Amino acid sequence: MEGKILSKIYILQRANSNPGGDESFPLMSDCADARKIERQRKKWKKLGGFLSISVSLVSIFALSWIYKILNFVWLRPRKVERTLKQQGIRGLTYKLLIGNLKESQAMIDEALSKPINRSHSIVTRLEPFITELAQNYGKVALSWLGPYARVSIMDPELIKEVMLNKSNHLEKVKINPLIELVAPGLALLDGEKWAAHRRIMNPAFHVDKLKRMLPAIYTSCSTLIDKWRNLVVPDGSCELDVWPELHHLTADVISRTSFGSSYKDGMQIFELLSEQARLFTEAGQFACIPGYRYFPTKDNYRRKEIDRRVRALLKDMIMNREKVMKMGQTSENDLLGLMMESNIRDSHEHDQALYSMSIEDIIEECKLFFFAGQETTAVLLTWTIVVLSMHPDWQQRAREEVLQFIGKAETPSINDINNLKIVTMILHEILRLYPPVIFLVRTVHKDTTIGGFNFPPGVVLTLQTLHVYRDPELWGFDAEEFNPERFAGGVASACKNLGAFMPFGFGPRICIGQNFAMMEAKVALAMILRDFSFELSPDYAHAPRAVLTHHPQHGAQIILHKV
Ligand code: HEM
Repeated sequence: MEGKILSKIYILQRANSNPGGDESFPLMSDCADARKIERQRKKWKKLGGFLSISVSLVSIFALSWIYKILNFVWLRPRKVERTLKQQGIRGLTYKLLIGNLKESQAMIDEALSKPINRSHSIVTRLEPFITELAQNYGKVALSWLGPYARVSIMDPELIKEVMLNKSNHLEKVKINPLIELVAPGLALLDGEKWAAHRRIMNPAFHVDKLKRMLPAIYTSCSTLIDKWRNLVVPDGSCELDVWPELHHLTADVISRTSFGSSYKDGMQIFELLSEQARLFTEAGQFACIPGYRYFPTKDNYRRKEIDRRVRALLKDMIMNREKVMKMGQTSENDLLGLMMESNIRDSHEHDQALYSMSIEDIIEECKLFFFAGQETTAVLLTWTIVVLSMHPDWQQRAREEVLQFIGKAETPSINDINNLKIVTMILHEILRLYPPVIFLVRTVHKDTTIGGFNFPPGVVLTLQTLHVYRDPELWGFDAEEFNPERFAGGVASACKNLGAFMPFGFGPRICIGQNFAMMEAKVALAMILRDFSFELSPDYAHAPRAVLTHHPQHGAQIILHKV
């Protein structure tokens, strides 16, 4: 090849050295060759240029990725740390990539290794790391969720400001992507899509709709009461774990009221979502490490499998409802019906101005409501039964009230339910001491000023409501005690500061199911109280733990007596 090129260069030189030579001489073909060579030379030059540009581009690309990674795991966190500390926010120093995940998880594991005595001082068990952080650095303290700065806030004024912030610079949490597998949809959406979904779903929870849901709630409660009556028949009492029982109850209620089915129909979905929530908790905060969910682990494989199955089951449920609606039958007017109407309206293109939910959107929302609609209320009812077992005086007061206002009525009216003041006080006190949601999270996505602090993008704000609800400065010397009396004058008089008690959240993102959950809890508690008295079983181990919501780690074993 080289020789060929050299001989061609020789011919070219000859052609150049004999510009006026005999034209018939083979130099003619020499010229053609020369042009060919020149073209080839240009081609090689071009290729060389192209290669060197490619190498430069690849290097720039690689360097920019190296810089991005370096920035993500080190430069940015250090810069954020300086910015926050300069403003007087005290806390822990950043550690490369994992931040404080390791020590936080170790403290949680240690706390969960043993139950506590039967008191309401549960905060150290539930959140040992945050408790120590607050003791060392105060009510606004910095720690690290992997490479993300976490500012834990226990000051009710700041919490209120965060919840009412209208800048659109605060978003729902996106730090731990595994949450999308359990509670996606409305709970994680932001901006216009959130507003549109909320508009479609709000009517399902209006007061007049709630009234119409009462019969379905009675049906579910009666099924539970009948089952318990049969259990106590032989000797007037029996021992049982109310934790799974109350889960079945609330699952049945949400299935009947929102999806037009029953617990039995949705059982597989509930069980799969519970397993997904457990896997979420087991991953711990390590799931905040970018790419964690793509690691080829057994748990990650299982997570994907569960999600695939839940989606398939929900899709079947949605398609069945669609068939019914397309056959001209009116929708049930429940939550699923409202979402489906928005979807069908779109496919008929009746009104383009109205937002419509895609089938994918509906699946995500169903996933959320199947989970949030049963889990939180089951938690509230379970802790209520446990705590009333510890305080038989309040149990008796509540029972007397139920017998006075509801008596033996099969289907009490909404007014009867609203008359239950002591029951309501008790539920509020349980929401304070054993809140189903123990903290709230917002992520800063654009520079935001709150309470005089400027938070740069990427900072995670955790509103540590569990701690706020126990603050003696806000709740008095008996903050750790069970004293429903404090709610006798209503929530506003129990605590003057709006940011000090928000078990259902606050502001535009307040829980959509708040009234539904309270109504369901009152009905269920009233129906249990009038038929049974209860005490803790000797087997009961007091062990609250956080599994997305607030679980009794070893169940809630009680002894039921027929009243
Ligand atoms: C005792 C029961 C319940 C408690 C303590 C509770 C608590 C909460 C809290 C604290 C939030 C706000 C989260 C935040 O701001 O980040 C919330 C939001 C939400 N809850 Fe509940 N909840 C309960 C029952 C329910 C029920 C029964 C449903 C459904 C039927 C439900 C559906 C939702 C939804 C969809 C959201 C997201 C709302 C939005 O972002 O627009 N919750 N809940």
